[in-house]
Amino acid sequence: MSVKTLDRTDRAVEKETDEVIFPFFEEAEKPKRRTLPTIMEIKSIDKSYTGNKRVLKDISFNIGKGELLSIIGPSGAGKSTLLRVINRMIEPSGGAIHFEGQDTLAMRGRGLRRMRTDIGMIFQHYNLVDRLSVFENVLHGLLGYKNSLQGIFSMYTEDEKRRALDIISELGIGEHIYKRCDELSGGQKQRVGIARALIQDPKIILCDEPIASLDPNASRVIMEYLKRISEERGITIIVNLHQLEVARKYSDRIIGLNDGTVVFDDAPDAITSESVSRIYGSQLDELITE
Ligand SMILES: Nc1ncnc2c1ncn2[C@@H]1O[C@H](COP(=O)(O)OP(=O)(O)OP(=O)(O)O)[C@@H](O)[C@H]1O
Repeated sequence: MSVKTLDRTDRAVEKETDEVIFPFFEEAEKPKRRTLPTIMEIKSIDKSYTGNKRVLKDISFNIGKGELLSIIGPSGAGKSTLLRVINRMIEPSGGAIHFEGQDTLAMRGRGLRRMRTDIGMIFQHYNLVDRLSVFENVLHGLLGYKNSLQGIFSMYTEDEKRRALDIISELGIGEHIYKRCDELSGGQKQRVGIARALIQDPKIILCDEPIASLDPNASRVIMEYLKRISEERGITIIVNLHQLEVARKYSDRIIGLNDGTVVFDDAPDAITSESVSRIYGSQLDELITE
């Protein structure tokens, strides 16, 4: 796989602290709506965990290839559940999901494993192995391609190790490659999480509150990387966010969930105060703006 280097020189400067500042962030152009071929169709998805309480209610939308789609909504709206239904970490109670035309809910065994390597994931709390190095954590992204013996003995080819090195450098954490992950800042850990997802060579990356534990500067860095990955590699990014302003700045499209229902689905600049009230309802004060 060829690895494209993200050219940060025109937009970013390195600080001594190893965090990256994007000086033109405030002046960033509004994202333009792109017309993209469909990679995934979500059809009438329902989810109830227990009893009759429906956490997701008849959710339907299509996702474009290379789209950066943000899912916003108040706490408990169903954002995490929806993300996990997409890669079948959680089974829906009804409906269908088609990924590149294939019915994911019918997938079993090898087909399901293949789908899961096509869909990477990053998490609010990174889900790294703290005592292992950045390099080892990133290589773990390849475990979905290995048999159990290769996995147990960490058997990676020279080509795989080279790819890990390239991706780690691309994410600006090359100098930390042999550090244990518990020695890194939150922003650096999240970049390891992105690198681990990228080495899978995914078509979609699901991001569950990727910046919820980060300061504003580290959050900007992570969102810039996600945006560039969607634009330059054509990888679809689906990201759950609490921050409306961040969603507006970086997304091609925003889906607003309230109580398990899609109440907004449009371009970021189509959001009005009326749609914000519809999405957040009585929990408007939950909105976090920078
Ligand atoms: N494993 C579970 N068992 C039972 N109920 C659950 C489970 N996981 C989530 N829920 C319920 O489903 C609803 C939606 O939760 P979910 O975590 O998907 O919302 P969310 O929008 O991601 O919230 P937050 O922003 O607080 O993370 C909530 O009422 C929650 O209590």
